[in-house]
Amino acid sequence: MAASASSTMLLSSKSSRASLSWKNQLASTSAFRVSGVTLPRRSLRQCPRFIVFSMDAKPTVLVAEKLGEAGLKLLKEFANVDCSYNLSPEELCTKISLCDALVVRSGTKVTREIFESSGGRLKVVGRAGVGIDNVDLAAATEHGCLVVNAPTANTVAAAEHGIALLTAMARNVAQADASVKAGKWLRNKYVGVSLVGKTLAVMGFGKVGSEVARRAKGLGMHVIAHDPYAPADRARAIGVQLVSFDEALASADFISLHMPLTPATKQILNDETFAKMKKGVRIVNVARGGVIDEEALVRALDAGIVAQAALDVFTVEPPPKDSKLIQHENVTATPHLGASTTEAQEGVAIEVAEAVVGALKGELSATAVNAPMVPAEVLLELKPFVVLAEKLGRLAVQLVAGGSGVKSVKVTYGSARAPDDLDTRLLRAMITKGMIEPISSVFINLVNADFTAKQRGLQISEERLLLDGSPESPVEFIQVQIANVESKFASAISDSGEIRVEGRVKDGVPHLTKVGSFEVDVSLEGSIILCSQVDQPGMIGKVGSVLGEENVNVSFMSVGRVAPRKQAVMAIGVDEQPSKESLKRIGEIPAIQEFVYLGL
Ligand SMILES: NC(=O)c1ccc[n+]([C@@H]2O[C@H](COP(=O)([O-])OP(=O)(O)OC[C@H]3O[C@@H](n4cnc5c(N)ncnc54)[C@H](O)[C@@H]3O)[C@@H](O)[C@H]2O)c1
Ligand SMILES: O=C(O)[C@H](O)COP(=O)(O)O
Repeated sequence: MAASASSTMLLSSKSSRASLSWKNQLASTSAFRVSGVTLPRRSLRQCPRFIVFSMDAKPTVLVAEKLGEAGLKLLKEFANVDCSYNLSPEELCTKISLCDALVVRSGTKVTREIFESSGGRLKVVGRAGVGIDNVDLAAATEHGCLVVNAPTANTVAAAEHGIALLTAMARNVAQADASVKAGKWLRNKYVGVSLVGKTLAVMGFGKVGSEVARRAKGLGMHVIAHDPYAPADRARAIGVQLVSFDEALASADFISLHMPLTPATKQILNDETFAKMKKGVRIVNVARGGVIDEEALVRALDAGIVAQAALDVFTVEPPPKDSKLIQHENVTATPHLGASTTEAQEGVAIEVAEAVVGALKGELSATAVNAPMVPAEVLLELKPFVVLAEKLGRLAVQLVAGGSGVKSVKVTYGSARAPDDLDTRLLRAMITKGMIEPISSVFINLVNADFTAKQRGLQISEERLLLDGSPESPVEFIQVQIANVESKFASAISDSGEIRVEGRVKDGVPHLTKVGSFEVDVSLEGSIILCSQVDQPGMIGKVGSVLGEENVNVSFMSVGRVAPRKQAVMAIGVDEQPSKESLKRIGEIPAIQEFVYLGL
């Protein structure tokens, strides 16, 4: 998953070298030209992580899929540009060893083999669009190759395509067009349904989802949205009510999908969830094919639960010709056209070309997906705290009750270091990463963390608590607080009313040391179950035996309590994910008042 790929990158000391000014790092060597600096004439393969061009040569950019003219022009001003479309994987592997940068859309799989075949010469992969699921990020990082994308330029195009599919589906435009062209005139068969006054549920209220909502309001639809992480005031501002997942399913006449494909959203529409929908619901998908169980959709269409579906994206693209889904008469399909407008393609072409040229020049990019930015020595010292920061972010956001919307986060660093000696940018970026990546298609690193947080209306304030003692360790503890939200685990709310988690690094391992007002101590290595109960004998045994029966290994257990036999929180670290059944059984233990499972 991208999240882990980019954290690997951020932690890898080899890639961290790329974070230093390339000029400075390479100034002491000689014979190749590196951003105007002379380097030793040794094999290019020996220094794959730097921007290295032979003295007189321009870099070479391979454009493997059609790119807008304005983008090509920008690339050509700086580099030799080879536009070679429809290359086979073998041809791409052969060509890549002669290229410094590669530009693709979603149709080219940028695999590990490609990075291996590049022999270290490939420095930048530019994705002219949002999704980078076609790029092997871990391999890119391992090979010191920067990946940049174009995250905003096709938002409107995707939203417009969603609306085009919605209206075309409601009025059978595609089917009626095909029948007229086949010489038929079926006015009774293609009676449609009206949109005005109907309820549209927008699932995923991010960039594309909110643009779809805005347009659907203009069509006179009643728009609701489900997005556990969207701020309610942003929804309110365009007259959209945020609702729970089940409420969205139960009340929608139309459902439009706009969430990223993540482990949590994979096949989120399936037999079970189709059964919760209004009979005759109509579904639009311009997000990713994998969010729907396509076989279940065929069953729901056959059963009349789903009256129609309009799909731009598929689990496998292109889908097999004989796919029952594609052939279904109530399905309208387009070949992943969401971003395919002249304007969007010019926009993404410029966005990606600027990022690729900037990266080849050694500049930082706000759309870098895997760029490390911290000097190696700082990174080495901060390494365990970086892991702690990301995990605290991940834990904190999972404690937020759906629909609350996170707006304000306060991070407190307890440190004996003078403020000037502690650069918290990376820690803050990792907290942001931990909070946003699991719920979004955005990839966070030091370059884009603040930008992304701001774009999402997430305010992160930092406070440093100057502690007495030895400044040897850069940080004693990190505390993350989320204000003005409800929690799905009430005991995580501190006395002052915020969700609060706090952690420390012990022997190089990050630990969770506080939840709400309760002191706990559990290593942040696997996943965590938090239970609240009145302190009493036997609780550890009861929970432990449920987990033991399922062979789930408990790595850590700790109980934080107000006082003996008073309110307590039990934190249990587990190496494996317990089944839903085991979690249910834990929740049914009579003394347990509430519990939550937090994946790390
Ligand atoms: N068809 C196309 O050509 C095309 C074009 C652009 C984008 N896309 C796809 O559209 C999707 C949305 O793109 P975006 O730019 O709006 O991304 P975004 O990150 O701005 O928005 C995604 C939203 O989904 C929400 N979300 C995450 N998990 C959720 C869940 N379980 N339930 C409900 N909401 C959840 C997030 O909070 C976020 O607000 C992505 O999958 C992207 O790849 C497709
Ligand atoms: O992720 C994206 O940006 C869209 O799915 C568009 O993909 P495309 O560039 O292949 O059209």
